[in-house]
Amino acid sequence: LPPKVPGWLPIIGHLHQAVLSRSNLLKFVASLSESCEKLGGVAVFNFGSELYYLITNPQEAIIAGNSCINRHYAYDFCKTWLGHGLATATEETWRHRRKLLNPAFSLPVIHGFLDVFNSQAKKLINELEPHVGKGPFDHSLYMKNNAVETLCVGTFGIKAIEDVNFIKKYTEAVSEMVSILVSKFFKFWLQGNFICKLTGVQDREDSLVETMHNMSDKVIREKKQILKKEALNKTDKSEVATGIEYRPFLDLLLELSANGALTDKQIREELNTIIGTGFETTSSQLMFSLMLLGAHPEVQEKMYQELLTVLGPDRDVERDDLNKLVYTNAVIMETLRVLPTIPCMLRCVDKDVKLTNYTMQAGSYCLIFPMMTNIVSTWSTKTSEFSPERWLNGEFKNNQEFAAFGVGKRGCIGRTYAMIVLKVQLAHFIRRYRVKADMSQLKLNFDFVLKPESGHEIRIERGM
Ligand code: HEM
Repeated sequence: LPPKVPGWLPIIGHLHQAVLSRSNLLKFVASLSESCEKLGGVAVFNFGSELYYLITNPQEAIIAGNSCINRHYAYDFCKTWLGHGLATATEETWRHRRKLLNPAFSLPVIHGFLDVFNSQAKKLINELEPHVGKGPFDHSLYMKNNAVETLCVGTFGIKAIEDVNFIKKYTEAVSEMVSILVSKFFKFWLQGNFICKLTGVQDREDSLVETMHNMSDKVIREKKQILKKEALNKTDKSEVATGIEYRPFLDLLLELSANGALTDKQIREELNTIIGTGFETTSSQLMFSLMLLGAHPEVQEKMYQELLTVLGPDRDVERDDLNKLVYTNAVIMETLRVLPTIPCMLRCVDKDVKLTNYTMQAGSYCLIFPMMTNIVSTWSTKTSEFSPERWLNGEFKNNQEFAAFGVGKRGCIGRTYAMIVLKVQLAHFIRRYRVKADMSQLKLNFDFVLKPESGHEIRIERGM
């Protein structure tokens, strides 16, 4: 076995440390990562009788990520909502679905979303206008709502959400569902059916799941009818008639499953998975980028100059601009490096897996977290680590060791979506406003996702 992290006790292993740290999971995971680093990048931890391999070494992380495909049972909490969608599926289902879904997340498809991304980015900055020059404010709710809305439009299509209540109701349901899942995960007494029912949490969860499922089902039904009509009358191309050149995920999934590859229920699972996995990740990452830019005026100025040169003062971002925004890309990569929203991957070890010096035993679990060390150093030194230039001078490369979007075969399918939506949001934001932030006040929270908990307020002033 690799070395144990300090603090092991007979029978309970390190369980006491986990229980004592339950109110501050980030601190706990960070301390595990520090111990693991000191012990050479691979270590073990016991949660009672459960054995966990901890991996911070990037090369070992790739081996583990490629060999351990099944996710930890903690993800089962999400199954009432996401079913056997891509994020929660077990290996066999996952292999089939991932192959089927990959084309829906390809670069040309995401390029088709640019109109949606541009209009959503402009909507966001217009909503923030009342805060100009008015001092610090909490921007998190604006970011979250905008991210869910963008994903809903990209997933269900414009027509489905022309009804403004649809988006509002769905957004609220998603946010509440995420907080219920998080409390179920951390409050062990809510994990038993009896107490969960007694406290009303179960009823609320069931009702939210029913709402979201009914809403998705309705859109799927309506879309199928539209597509049937279009097939009968080939000149009636409703989306094209509105001048919008994009294909929402729903259309793509219906097309990909035309020969019965996915049932309506499975399509619904995937649509909910896209929204569930995409919204907090993109909104938190955007918040982190704005805070880091706000704390580094010289970086913000350099990015602003690039945006002006490539896009001018207010033009939308087009497909050909994306590769020209080199410094903006480096800012996003550096934000992902120092504050990645998903720094840990928790997987099952189903068969013996050979690492360089150790073999992980079947029947155990592994916590893969090579990015955690960056958070720890950014967190303790606050901001001195942030330098987009590293991505331009070759110090860092966007290769398979860079784990912000996961490592191995089961990495993030939404990576291209995330990179492009962040670029478009920042391009509109930084050309309209000068942002200021104080990173020294930032307190981080970590449940399923790393996010700002307090001290994340920003100030915005009229442009440069
Ligand atoms: C900056 C934003 C994002 C970050 C940092 C991020 C990060 C990650 C990471 C690290 C994983 C792997 C988790 C693991 O192996 O346990 C993952 C998986 C996943 N992500 Fe993302 N993600 C982001 C945005 C998105 C978006 C926008 C979508 C959807 C449009 C998305 C959909 C997914 C899905 C479906 C999975 C599961 C993939 C599978 O199991 O095959 N993500 N993400």
